This record gives sequence, structure tokens and C-alpha cells, in this order.
Amino acid sequence: MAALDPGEEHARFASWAEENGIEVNGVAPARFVDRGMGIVAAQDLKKGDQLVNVRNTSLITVASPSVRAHKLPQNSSIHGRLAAFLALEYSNQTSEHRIWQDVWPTQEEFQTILPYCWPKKVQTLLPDTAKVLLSTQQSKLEKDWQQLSPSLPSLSKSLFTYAWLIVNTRTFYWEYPDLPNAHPRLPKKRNMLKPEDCYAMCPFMDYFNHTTHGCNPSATAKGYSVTADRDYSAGEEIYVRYGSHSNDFLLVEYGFVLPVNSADSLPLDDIILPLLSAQQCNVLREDGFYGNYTLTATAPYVCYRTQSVARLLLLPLRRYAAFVAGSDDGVKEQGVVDAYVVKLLKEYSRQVMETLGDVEGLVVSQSEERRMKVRRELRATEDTEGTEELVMYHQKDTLLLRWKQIRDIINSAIRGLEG
Ligand SMILES: C[S@@+](CC[C@H](N)C(=O)[O-])C[C@H]1O[C@@H](n2cnc3c(N)ncnc32)[C@H](O)[C@@H]1O
Repeated sequence: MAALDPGEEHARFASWAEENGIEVNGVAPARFVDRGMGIVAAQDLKKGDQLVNVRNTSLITVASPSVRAHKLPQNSSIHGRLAAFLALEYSNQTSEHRIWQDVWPTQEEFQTILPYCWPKKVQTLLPDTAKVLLSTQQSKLEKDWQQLSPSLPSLSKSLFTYAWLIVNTRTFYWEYPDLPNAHPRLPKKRNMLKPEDCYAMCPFMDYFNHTTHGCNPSATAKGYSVTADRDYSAGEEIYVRYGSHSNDFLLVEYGFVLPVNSADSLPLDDIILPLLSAQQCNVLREDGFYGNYTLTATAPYVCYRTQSVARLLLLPLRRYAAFVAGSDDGVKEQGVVDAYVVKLLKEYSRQVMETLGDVEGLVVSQSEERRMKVRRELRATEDTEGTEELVMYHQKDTLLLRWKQIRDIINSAIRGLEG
């Protein structure tokens, strides 16, 4: 359920947006219990109605004059430059972007939501895929800080980190219509442009939450817009699609998991790779089938790569070779291959149940419990003392939800493969 009147700062920002090249038609920001702000239909809407349009001069990219004015170090990444810019603006009470920044999630909210900010003991209970993504995120942020901090002595690391995470959770893909003249840091040719160059902050559009079947934001040289993908009744939340992302990705990059996610899958590499001999690894590398084995909750449950590696582990080499060459469809051996995969999945399921026990045993910090109690009683409290070290209900609940999803995907595959 959404609160249609989310507060004065959001009303102020909505007026600012309309005065600054952002058209908003029939939608409004609203506050939700479990996902911060979002967008709702303020009236009945028809499929095809344009809901939000942000003209290109209102986007914030490294090519924007206000970002260029800061003359940030040339070698720094696009992500780092945008983060430095936002952090510098954040400290500047007279910045034209203050009104937008007032509607962002707070640093305290990030402590609760984003795995980057979680205590170490909670991070160690993330699924392996999420841990790898988190470690990449940590290295990228650290590298950006190392590159930028020497020339920005007034900037604190905590403010830079907050702004970096704001960029991470709120940017849109943007290909710079006038690329050759956009910025010296960017390539002149479009085919040299890398995804990590294509960041645009898009005020107001960044209110939309994600789901797998939401509206598709679209970019043209004139800017960014969102059009209704279907009819909406007044009060309904309108989502956009951030992309096709697994729940481990959504958790680390955005701080949430979807209860139902058709793009979700589990990697099986940690289960399968340790079973391979050095010789088998070489065979798979040569054939392009080494790693990237995935499991899904629906048929066919395992990908073609997993079918192949299971055959290499289980059958004579020539049977595997015929399967990957496509000269044998593998139907004859499918029963034994499925039974072998089920055996691996049962072992995986046992490990998952152990981790679920560890997550269930996670003790929510007393002061967090007290804080929640005060919150429940008084509805709100400003007491944020020491929150960074505390295990919070939300962190534990999110981890439990993710591990239960993992358990359910494995069990569903076991049932399906056992027929
Ligand atoms: C682009 S912002 C969307 C607006 C944001 N909810 C806010 O309060 O400003 C992305 C963030 O919204 C939240 N979010 C987006 N989609 C969500 C969903 N389906 N469920 C829960 N949280 C979601 C996550 O915290 C994510 O990092």
C-alpha cells in the first residue's frame, strides 16, 4: 500500500522537476512500506500514455556543463566522476540539485538495504554469487576513491561512498547522441563506447521501482521517457524494468530481491568445478564449455552447458564428444544424466539448509530491537546511534528470503528431474 502524499520534500521536488525540463503526466511519487519511494498512477491511465519525459539537457552525465565545471581527474571512471560530482553538490547548500538530493534514500536507509553497507558477519552469509558481485563492487568503489580523493581533499570517504551508491542504484543507460563532441574522457566512435561509459542520472525517472514486467524506459537523442505498458487504475504502482537480472544481482546492486523473478537462476559452478580433473577442465576449455553452469526453477532446470559437463563427468569421452558436437541428441542417456544431476543437487540442498540455519541463528542486535520497539511505539525515532555495526531485522529477513528462494529452486529442479 502506498502513501499518496509522501511529504513536503517530494512535492517540492515534483514542482522543481516540472520547471526543469521534466514532464510528468498522470503519475506521482509515493512512499511504500518495503521499497522506499516509487511511482503510482495519480489517475486512470491508458496503455501508450507518456508518463514521464526528461529532456536530454536535464540529464546529468559527464558531458553536462555542471559536471565538467568540476574538472575532475581525467583518468577517473565515469561512475567515479558522477559520484564525486554528486557528493560535491551534496555538500553545497546552494546547488541547483539540492531539491532532488532531498528525495534520495538517506545514508541510514542504505545501511539497512545495501549489502555493501552491511556488517561483515552478515555479508559472509550472502550466497557465493552475491559475494563475488559484492567484492567487485567494493574494488570498483575503492579504485574510484583512490583516483579521485587526492584532488578532492574536502570530500569525506563516507559522503563519496554514499554518492557512489546513489549512482549505482539510480543511473540509466545513455549513449550520448553527440558522442564525438561529448567529452574528452569518452571515445569518439560509438563502437568504442563501453557500457561503463554510458551512465546518466535522470531526475524523477529514478523514482521508478523495478519488476520483470514493468514499462520499458526509452532513450532518444531528445532525452528519456517512460510510456505505460498497459492500462493502470489510479493508485496502482507503476514499475519499470531495470534489465533481466537474477535476484543475487538485484540484491547486491540494488538491495532487494523480487519475490517472483522469471530472470532468476543459480550458478552451479561451485558444485561442479571441484569435481573435474585437470584433463577434463582442459577438454571443456577447448570446447568452450568450462564454467557458467546454471540451474532454474522451471524445465529444463539445467542449461545445455550443465548437460554437457555432466556427460563428461559420467559417460565415456566419445559420448560427451558426440553430444557437444551435436551428432547425438543425448536422449538415450538422459535418465542417467538427470539422476546424476539430482545427486549433485541433493548435496547442494544439504549445504543450503546448513546456511539457512546459520542465517536463522543470526542475532539481531539488541539496540536494533530496542530501536524497532521504540519505532513501533512512537512510529518514528531519530536515534541512529551506531547503526553501522548492528545486524538489522531487514538484513536478516532479506537473507532468509534469498536462501529460501535458493532452496526452493533446487527442490523444484530435483522434483522436475526425478519426474
Ligand atoms: C531507482 S531507485 C527507485 C526509487 C527508490 N525506491 C527510492 O526510494 O528513491 C532504486 C532503488 O529502489 C528500490 N527498489 C526498486 N525496485 C524495488 C522492488 N521491486 N522492491 C523493493 N525495492 C525496490 C531499491 O532500494 C533500489 O536500490
